[in-house]
Amino acid sequence: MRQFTVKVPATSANIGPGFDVVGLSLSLHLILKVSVPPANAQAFVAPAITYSGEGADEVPLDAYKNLTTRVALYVLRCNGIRSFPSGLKLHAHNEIPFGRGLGSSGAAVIAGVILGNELGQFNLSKERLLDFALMVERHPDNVTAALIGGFVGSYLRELDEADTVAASVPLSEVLPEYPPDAGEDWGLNPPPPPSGIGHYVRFGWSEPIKAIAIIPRFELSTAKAREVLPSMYTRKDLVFNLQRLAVLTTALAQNPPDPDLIYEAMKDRIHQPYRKTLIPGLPEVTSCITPATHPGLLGICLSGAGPTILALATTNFEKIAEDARKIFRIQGIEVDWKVLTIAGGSQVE
Ligand SMILES: Nc1ncnc2c1ncn2[C@@H]1O[C@H](COP(=O)(O)OP(=O)(O)OP(=O)(O)O)[C@@H](O)[C@H]1O
Ligand SMILES: N[C@@H](CCO)C(=O)O
Repeated sequence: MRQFTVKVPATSANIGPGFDVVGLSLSLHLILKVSVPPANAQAFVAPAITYSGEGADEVPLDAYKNLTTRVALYVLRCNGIRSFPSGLKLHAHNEIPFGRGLGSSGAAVIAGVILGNELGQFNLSKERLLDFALMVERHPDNVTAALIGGFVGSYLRELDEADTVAASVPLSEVLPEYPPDAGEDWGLNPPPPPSGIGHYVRFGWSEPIKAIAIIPRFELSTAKAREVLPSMYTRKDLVFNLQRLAVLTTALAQNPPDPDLIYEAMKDRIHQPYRKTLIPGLPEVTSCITPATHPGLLGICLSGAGPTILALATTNFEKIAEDARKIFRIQGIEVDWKVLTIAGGSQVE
């Protein structure tokens, strides 16, 4: 019996101005415990999945419907293995709430890519694992930070014509709907990703900075939170964000961190103003909680596509979170909050 554990962190994307560009890995995890029996010639036994923690009441336990295992099967099939190993057992324990802006889907995708790589013993590089992940989650910020760990910036490379076509195949071909009797051998192999879709760099992070995740008790799907965004922006708004992002990537590495610099550098005009209709209380929380009113606070923004608020701070965590709670309560929204540290990247043991 071969056994291994895959551990993938939560992530907060954007950090204000870095829409679809920067991500930060956080100390909540999706953990897979995997057992693979030795190969034998008997009839194929479908994978058995058990699941605990966040999302346990809604996540599919059928390996052909579950996001993580479907991604693993995509990696296997692109690398010449047509099915899961017979008798595969997998237990997932998840600490990352679904649809809250903490990268639950990115973590599920990275867990799937790593699972496929381990099951097939392909020994793929991190860059190649990222190629597979980017065929499923097509903005790089969450998946790259979940894979690499820390405060990470990434971009999608401009591909040549053939690779652009290969990278643009519909998600329905990458993760097809498997029929209930898909079993050991079904359909055509999916198209493999082109090589080197994403490039990334890890920035420095100032050790005393912690992340307070203020998590409203409602889900907002990333797809819905992207639908409200415009397709065109003014030069003024783009320059506003570029100026702040350039400063932010270095400001968050300085020790001691400078609240005046960071608070302003975490403002955004590309996505947060449009998402306020979906997250009542968002503008009030980000404008009323400041370094002047809450010493220790460095900056505050929407986490990913929301609805979670991310506050970066060195002290005063409870006061910051409880005051955010009061503002949300006026809107009839209850929240939970957690103080998180910056996590390392994904691991296999
Ligand atoms: N561990 C998991 N196993 C299977 N499916 C998952 C898992 N985690 C998330 N998902 C799927 O991803 C969906 C949430 O993805 P979505 O992109 O909307 O939000 P998010 O990733 O939590 O937030 P954000 O992208 O803003 O950080 C869930 O509803 C579920 O379908
Ligand atoms: N950059 C993405 C992160 C959410 O997955 C967004 O804000 O839509």
